[in-house]
Amino acid sequence: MKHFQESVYKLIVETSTNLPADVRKAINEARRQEDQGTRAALSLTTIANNIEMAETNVSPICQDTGMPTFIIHTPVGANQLIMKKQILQAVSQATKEGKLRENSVDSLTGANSGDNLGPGTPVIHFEQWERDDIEVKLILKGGGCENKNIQYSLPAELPGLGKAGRDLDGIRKCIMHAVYQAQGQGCSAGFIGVGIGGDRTSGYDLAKQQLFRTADDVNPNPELRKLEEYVMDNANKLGIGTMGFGGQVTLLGCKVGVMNRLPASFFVSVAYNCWAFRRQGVLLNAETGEINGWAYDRGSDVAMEQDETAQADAAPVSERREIVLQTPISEEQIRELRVGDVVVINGLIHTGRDALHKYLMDNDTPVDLNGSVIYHCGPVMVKTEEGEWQVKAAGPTTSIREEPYQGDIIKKFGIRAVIGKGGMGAKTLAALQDHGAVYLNAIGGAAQYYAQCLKKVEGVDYMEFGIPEAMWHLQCEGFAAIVTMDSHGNSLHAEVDKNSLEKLETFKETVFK
Ligand SMILES: O=C(O)C[C@H](O)C(=O)O
Ligand code: SF4
Repeated sequence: MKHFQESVYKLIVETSTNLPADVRKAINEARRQEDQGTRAALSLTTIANNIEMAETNVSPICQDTGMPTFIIHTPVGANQLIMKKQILQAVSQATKEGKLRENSVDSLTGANSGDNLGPGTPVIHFEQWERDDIEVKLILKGGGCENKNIQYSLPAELPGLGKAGRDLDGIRKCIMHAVYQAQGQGCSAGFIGVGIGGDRTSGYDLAKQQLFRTADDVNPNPELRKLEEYVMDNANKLGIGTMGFGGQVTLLGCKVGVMNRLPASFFVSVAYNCWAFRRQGVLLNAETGEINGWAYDRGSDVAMEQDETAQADAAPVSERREIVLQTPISEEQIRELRVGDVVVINGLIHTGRDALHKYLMDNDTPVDLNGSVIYHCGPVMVKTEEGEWQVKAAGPTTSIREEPYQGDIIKKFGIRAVIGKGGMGAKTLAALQDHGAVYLNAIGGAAQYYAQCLKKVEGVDYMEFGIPEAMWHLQCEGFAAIVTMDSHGNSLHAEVDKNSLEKLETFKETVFK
């Protein structure tokens, strides 16, 4: 097993940086279905470019490289203890080299272990099989989409859909609701794995196992196949679209599994995975640990389609304004912006996410934030040999988590723009109006695309929060994002949520008798 660790390392790098063929095909297909020139189509173009960039740069597709979860099949008698040790070493090495973000955080102290190792991380499951080779599968599922997982206990009363009973139709309603409740926050268009039955733990486990099926896999159970097809045909009618911007494509895949349950329990568990659906696997020689083959067709065989008509320049001029802003930004400049405008930012911006927002409520900052831009982002950073920090991946994180703090912090520090993804709520919208600020939605997962706009690291504060949570001061050039909440009380997110709830109501009638 001389090569086992090296093979696992290669698997991690491939999974983090190169989306597999079936996922690429699903995204290419989504681009064909989306109306050209719309925000959703433009976002898909950025996503497609980002996928190619990640492969070329051998850098993370998304900065959130997720909870590394390994599913391993070994011949009877293989030494799992040695394998586990080498997996941990491979994870640590991949983290050091910026292929994985430092993602393992002590839940009580908030301390980042710095190497992705710690109680419960990574997740490693072993199983034996009758074959002579070893299979190692890996999924890197990020925290934002993980937060949009949902578990239903039937019977239930579901918003927009009414009663969901303990039958196939009740399950159908749960799945439709699961897609609705995710909105754009899990970086739609997404893939869902559904687990019917089990207990609360095994139900979620079953849901996640479904994510290992390829996008074109057909369910051998005819009832479940019908359910999967129904969801694929109908979920897109909710109109949530890429990143929740509204649009034709909300779901890229739906796979359903079933297991027995207790008489008293009836769980439907849904695992939501963003478009950055990073899963891969290797088949290894059990003697040497060398790679014999890949479990999924590799991404390199499927190019992301270049669709000239979907390029930004092709969008109808009347539909979009592009405004270039240099930081610091004035209130006057902000008040001119409307939902739908594209803003291109140049100058110094600052990252800040969960730890920083909580901290700033009661504390001051070492930097003047008047007229500033706060970027909800936890980047992947590496230090060069010369000791300079380099941005390796830096897309937005889900903003709604900062909802309890954001409005107060905008006012306290004079912030003029917040960049994030998925939108924010009523409290923030009121503060934007009050103070004169905007919310800018960047494309979730497009970590390579944004990293190239971040030209220089000017400094960093609060490193004690760990790399993703620290406050990075970054010089940016040409950072484009869309105004989705303006200073006049308009929110695209509120609008899409309202419209999609109305659409959800149209799925109330029984389909599966
Ligand atoms: O943690 C992050 O950087 C992003 C996260 O996956 C999210 O979607 O919010
Ligand atoms: S930022 Fe979006 S693409 Fe990245 S892990 Fe989170 S949900 Fe997935």
